[in-house]
Amino acid sequence: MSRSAHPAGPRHADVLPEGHYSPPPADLNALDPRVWAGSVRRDKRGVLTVGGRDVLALAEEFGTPAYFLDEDDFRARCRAWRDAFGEGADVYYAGKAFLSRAVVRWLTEEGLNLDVCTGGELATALSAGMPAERIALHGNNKSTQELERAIEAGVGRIVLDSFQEIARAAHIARRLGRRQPVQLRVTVGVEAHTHEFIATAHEDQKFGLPLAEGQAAEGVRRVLGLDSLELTGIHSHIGSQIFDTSGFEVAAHRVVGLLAQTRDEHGVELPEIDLGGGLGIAYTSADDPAEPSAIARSLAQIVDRECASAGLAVPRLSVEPGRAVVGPTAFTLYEVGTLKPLEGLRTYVSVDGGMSDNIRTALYDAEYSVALASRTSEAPPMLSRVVGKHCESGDIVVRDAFLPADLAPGDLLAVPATGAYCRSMASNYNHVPRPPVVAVRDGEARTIVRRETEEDLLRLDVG
Ligand SMILES: Cc1ncc(COP(=O)(O)O)c(C=O)c1O
Ligand SMILES: N[C@@H](CCCC[NH3+])C(=O)O
Repeated sequence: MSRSAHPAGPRHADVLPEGHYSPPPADLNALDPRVWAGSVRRDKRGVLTVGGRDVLALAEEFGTPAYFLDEDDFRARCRAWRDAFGEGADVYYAGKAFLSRAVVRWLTEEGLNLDVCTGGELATALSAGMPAERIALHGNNKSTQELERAIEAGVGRIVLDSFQEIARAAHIARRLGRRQPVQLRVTVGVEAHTHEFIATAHEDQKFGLPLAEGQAAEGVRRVLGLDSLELTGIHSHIGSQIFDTSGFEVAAHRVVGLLAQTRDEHGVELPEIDLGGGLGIAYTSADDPAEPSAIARSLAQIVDRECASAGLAVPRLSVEPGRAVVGPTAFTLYEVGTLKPLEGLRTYVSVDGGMSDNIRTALYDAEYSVALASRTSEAPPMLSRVVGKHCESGDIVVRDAFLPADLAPGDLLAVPATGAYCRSMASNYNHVPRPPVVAVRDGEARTIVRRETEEDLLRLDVG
């Protein structure tokens, strides 16, 4: 790696242009444990390590950009969620956050169930040996083939999303001679305090049957009238990257209201309720997420209270965390390329990846942290924007962050909390092969999703 000098960019002390950023931290080399995976440290030389392996050696062996996932941290988070909810509830990991066969094996071993939302996720789960009864199938537009494969495989739960889907699933289950357990996804009308694109329970969007218009109650009536479907409960998912439980409180109140209405109208007490996922993580030191145990306690209290006031037996609760399990377990390692100081503004720090490995900043204005990983530095803080190599000015990985002013091409940068919705939403924009995911544990690193190659890309181009 080269260490060539470059003109220093604008520094904190010189100028602070407008932007959404906190003042520079007292120590640029410090690692906030809320933002970094459990085993991440600096070694004696100041080099970042994960699972006992340092990033210089990891970059040498696996290249950059690459996602490095702390396997012990992933497993510990699975256990924390499972133990927090205990025997009386089920935790379904939301595979959309990040799914691979290794992940499925870890989930199976650590006692979590799995939420999948496409045929591809279902195939991955089944091929890695997740028992079908521990799988729930989601989606607002499941194809006939996806429903067939799920019912044939014997998935434990299908979450139905529309009147047409109720009819389609019933028809397929009947044809296959099955009685398929299903939940009904309802929209409870909650405005979750999160980005518009990741809020899912307000009325004007595509998911679920609205409670307000009586569509949810009509859905219940229809499913109860179908022999090939067994209605086990009601599902609500209010959005993602949420920090307070007040939205869940409103959701639980309204879902329990539907259970009471179902009992009153049909004489049926549905045995399950699912409050979805959506619990937030710390992307920067400004975020302060709750622990799974506090969330579990709070959700259980809410459901108990609502059921007591409706005179219902407490149903079995399930939740579907994705981000909160995998998000903090991985960081992306990049190599610094060009540095471009813009006087009075900031220094643009280009890295060897970008929006193809992390679309979240461009899509949701997401905030990330970043640290110089290949060494420490005592240089003053330099206001920086970490950008990718793609042909878009919105190709930003970290909008505003302070990096040491002696940053140079060849340095390695690590962006923490990229375990969720980064590799799973990665693209080949500009024909960039997608980076690998490498699991690190006890001093050993192994590829769980290999790096794409140009040959992989060309193989699909058959014209
Ligand atoms: C139905 C459902 N369950 C669970 C999740 C997981 O959400 P998160 O990763 O925010 O926990 C999602 C995505 O938001 C979802 O749509
Ligand atoms: N993909 C989104 C979350 C939405 C999850 C799917 N319901 C994110 O990166 O934050």
